[in-house]
Amino acid sequence: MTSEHLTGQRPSDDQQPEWPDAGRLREVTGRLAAAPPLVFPAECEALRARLAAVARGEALLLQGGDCAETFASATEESVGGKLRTLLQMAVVLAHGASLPVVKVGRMAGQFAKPRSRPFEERDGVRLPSYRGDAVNEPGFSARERTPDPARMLRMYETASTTLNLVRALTAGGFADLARVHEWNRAFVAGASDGRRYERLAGEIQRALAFLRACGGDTRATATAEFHVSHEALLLDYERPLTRTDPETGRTYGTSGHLLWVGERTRRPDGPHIDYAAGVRNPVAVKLGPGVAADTVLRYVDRLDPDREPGRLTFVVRMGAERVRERLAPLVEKVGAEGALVCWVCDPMHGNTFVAPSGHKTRHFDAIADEVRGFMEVHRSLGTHPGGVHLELTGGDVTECLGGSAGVDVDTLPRRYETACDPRLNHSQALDLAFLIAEWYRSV
Ligand SMILES: O=C[C@H](O)[C@H](O)COP(=O)(O)O
Ligand SMILES: C=C(OP(=O)(O)O)C(=O)O
Repeated sequence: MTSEHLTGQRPSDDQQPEWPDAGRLREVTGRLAAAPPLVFPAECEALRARLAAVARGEALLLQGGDCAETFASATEESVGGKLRTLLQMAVVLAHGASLPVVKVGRMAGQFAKPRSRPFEERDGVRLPSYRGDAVNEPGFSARERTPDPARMLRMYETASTTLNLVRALTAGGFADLARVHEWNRAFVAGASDGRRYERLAGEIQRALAFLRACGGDTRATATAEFHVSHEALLLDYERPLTRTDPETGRTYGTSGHLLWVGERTRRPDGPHIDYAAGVRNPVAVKLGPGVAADTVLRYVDRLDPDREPGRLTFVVRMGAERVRERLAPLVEKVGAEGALVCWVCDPMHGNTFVAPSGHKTRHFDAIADEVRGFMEVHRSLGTHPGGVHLELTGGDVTECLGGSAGVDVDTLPRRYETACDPRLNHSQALDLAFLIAEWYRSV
């Protein structure tokens, strides 16, 4: 380990690991630079076009997946479960808002995490914090916590496996609208307060019958279009996977379709914003409650100098208590600059607290309230609430409180499985989709 590991001093606050072996790092980045791209320019351009529709108010973005993907969770069950949850949510949202839903997974690259503290201390022993499977291991020993650049090769391989599953499942009938609706009907029938969702589910049922009566095909390919995204945090991974398309001369990050810069690394003159400015992919920036309007305008100038709808998404994560007060001035100033960006609500990261059992958690009601506040602000300004960005899983975990699954502080430890922050479980995610769908009609 370097002396920085021992002293706690870090050269910057850009959340990059201190790899202990520079030679090994060079070898790994060389191998990544020689590896095939994971995503392709035409796919990134297609997503830009879809996001342009979101920015214009003609579509919604649904972005979701694990807080931190792990190598062990790249299984058909886990990836299929997340995909299925997102597809189910998308049908409900599309019906509620009467708009197409652009589906983007927090998948196939969400393996690195920024942390509040570079070190963790237990019983007087101090070790580097777990920074995601791309960097080190969660176990609390010096070996497990020492950053290992070879893990970025496993990240690449696991992302590739995940993308293969996503592509095969979406192409193979998994996304058939009728099948997704049957899953939703089963959810409504089984949910403890499923009756409140029955009306909307019934309307979708009738819409499908009408579609069939008109000769429509529920297996329409648009249903299956799915893209992947992650935080472009680990620059030693992102840079070698950045390629110039020989056909157009444009540069793309080929690690994922949509890349975002997180709340902790969005220094306007920092390396992450610089990286995002240099690629042609659609890019997003997370905006926390402390962001200044002038800073937001700097992102617009740097990341969307040509004012192209679909290029830039702002993911707002202010917390339920602050979103109503802090969002409006930002939306107004960005609009006044002539930028048509996507505004998306992440209701997870501003609502985290630690339960008495020591588990980090979030309450469903606060999550729902932040989305509602976000929508109210946009409705009052006449702008478009462009969608949601969520941490969720297809499993039956007990990480967030509330929702129809009825997780409470006593049940929280039962299946608390996240590698970092608490995720909505399958039924909480669907509860939220039904609520948001109703609000798109009424707020
Ligand atoms: O997902 C977001 C961050 O990586 C996470 O909230 C950091 O968690 P920490 O505050 O426990 O480091
Ligand atoms: C770290 C994350 O969020 P934020 O940057 O908003 O804190 C995240 O979405 O994984």
